[in-house]
Amino acid sequence: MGRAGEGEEDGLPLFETRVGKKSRVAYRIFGITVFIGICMIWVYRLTHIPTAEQGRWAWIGMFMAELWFGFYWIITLSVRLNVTYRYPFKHRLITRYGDKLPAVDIFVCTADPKIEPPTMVINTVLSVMSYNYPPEKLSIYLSDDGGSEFTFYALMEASQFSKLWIPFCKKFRVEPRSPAAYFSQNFNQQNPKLAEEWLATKKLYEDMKFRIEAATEKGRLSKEVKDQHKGFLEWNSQVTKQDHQSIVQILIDGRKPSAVDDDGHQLPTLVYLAREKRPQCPHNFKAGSMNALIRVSSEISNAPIILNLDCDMYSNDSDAIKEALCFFMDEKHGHKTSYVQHPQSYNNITKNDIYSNVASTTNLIELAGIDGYNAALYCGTGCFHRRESLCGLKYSENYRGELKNSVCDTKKDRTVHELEQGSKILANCSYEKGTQWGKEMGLMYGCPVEDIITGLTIQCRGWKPVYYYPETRKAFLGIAPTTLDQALVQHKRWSEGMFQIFLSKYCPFIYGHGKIKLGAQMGYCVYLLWAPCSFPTLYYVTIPSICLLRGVALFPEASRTNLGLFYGSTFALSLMA
Ligand SMILES: O=c1ccn([C@@H]2O[C@H](COP(=O)(O)OP(=O)(O)O[C@H]3O[C@H](CO)[C@@H](O)[C@H](O)[C@H]3O)[C@@H](O)[C@H]2O)c(=O)[nH]1
Ligand SMILES: [Mn+2]
Repeated sequence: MGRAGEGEEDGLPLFETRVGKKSRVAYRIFGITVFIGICMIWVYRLTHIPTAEQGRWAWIGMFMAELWFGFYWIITLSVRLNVTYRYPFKHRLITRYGDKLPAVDIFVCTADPKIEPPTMVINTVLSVMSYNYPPEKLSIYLSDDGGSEFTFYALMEASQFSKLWIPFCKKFRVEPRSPAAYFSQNFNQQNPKLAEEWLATKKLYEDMKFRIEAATEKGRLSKEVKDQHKGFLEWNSQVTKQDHQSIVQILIDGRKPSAVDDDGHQLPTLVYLAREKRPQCPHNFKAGSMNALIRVSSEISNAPIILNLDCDMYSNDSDAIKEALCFFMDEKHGHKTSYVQHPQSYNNITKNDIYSNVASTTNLIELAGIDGYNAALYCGTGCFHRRESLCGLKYSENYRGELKNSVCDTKKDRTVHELEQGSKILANCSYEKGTQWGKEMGLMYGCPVEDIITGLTIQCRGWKPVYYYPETRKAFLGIAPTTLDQALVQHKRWSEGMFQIFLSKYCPFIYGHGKIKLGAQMGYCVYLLWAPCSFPTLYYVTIPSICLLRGVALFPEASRTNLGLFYGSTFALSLMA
């Protein structure tokens, strides 16, 4: 990429915000016509309530359902009118900040070695270790809520494998940098050097995968394996998933001159964490693990930017950190940015996508529409945070938000042992007692969708988060539910959790009143009101069919002109979706 003259580039912004096509005047006019149609349906229902007993209640029920659909349509319209897209300029960032980029801490969460196999977890870890970013500024933390020695073993294997994987990725500009995803692609390279190294690296990856899977299957680790690292001493017969002490092991200490890859380049820091779990102590699920990660990382590397990922979501673009930093480091607006959220995209979409995991309306329109009101939702993964805003800082006009050129200078003089001991205390159950963790600091507790509620509170403290949908290459790819029971469990948890927020004191119309724009409050409710939408929908799909069988008319007769209204409005609504 040609470097433009530095003087010329100086004053230019690091990102741009453009209004989406659909926000144009024609779309507004279209919206108004649909609204008129909806009002006419309401009027028709009200003025034609049957006087006879038969069908009266069914009619009123239809009216209620249509009232709800109309109301819900209005709140969805609020986000459709304001769709905006963001465009970062990473080359300007590199020209301007080159070697002054901030340190970044990356959190990966896992909770169960059976559901989330250790090989999948380390693929995510390896993909983020090999980011196209100065490795001395990267620290990767794996939080293992399963407290499993197999996950620890897999991470130890990954720390060894990274020594050749990172140079391989950088030399051949490999994408994506998750070995499993990369090796599953068709390989048709003419470059003989790459072909040779490709084969050798693939073989080593597969050997490692085999060792990990064999150990997991066997259900125990051999003595030779356990002798390789002092960390295994933490596991004894008393350690179970629900009951164990804090375990913190720094597998790679990025400060050490000996922590280098096969090409002699520095390696990123790599830390394993299993926070303390006791049966009598609530662990607060993922929110609890994220808060332990925030504290432990502040002890070890304390980077001002945090990337948070689920273990099933690997990095698909090695430049994603630089792109996200454009939103934080822009001289004019960057200091207001609390987090940069990417859409949730998946790499296991089936042909017919029967559970609608692609969610293109959500990702391309609704989330971008809420962002138009500076209120991007936090979705729990694929999100870059400013540490300060995540820890509860309120935005103020005087806030400068400089992202220091930090390479954890303050911790230079502390040994690995001291850092591990210090971190363990921070990951203890008792640490949070009587503190603001889970309330004002870190992720919020007590809600099944800790991400949405945490994002809302951050915005209400004055920050302006960003939603970024990269046009060319998706930054992260995850694994979507592929069976009915998985999809049902996930949707039930989401809709229940979100409705719970609506009914609590955090309802955006109350909590967000005067703090975030009305459009943003309505935008939140598109999701928070998912659950109650099921009642009118159920009503609408069952009652008219029953009434039809009994000969009760709920719709105007075909000869009447207003029949067109029903079909017309339905057609227009589907067009807008
Ligand atoms: O006690 C727990 C439970 C879960 N997790 C991790 O949290 C992530 C998400 O959990 P999962 O069970 O996979 O839930 P999903 O429904 O797939 O998660 C989506 O929805 C959640 C709630 O909104 C968000 O937190 C997630 O980021 C988002 O991907 C996974 O990496 C888990 O390993 C923990 O670390 N500790
Ligand atoms: Mn998941």
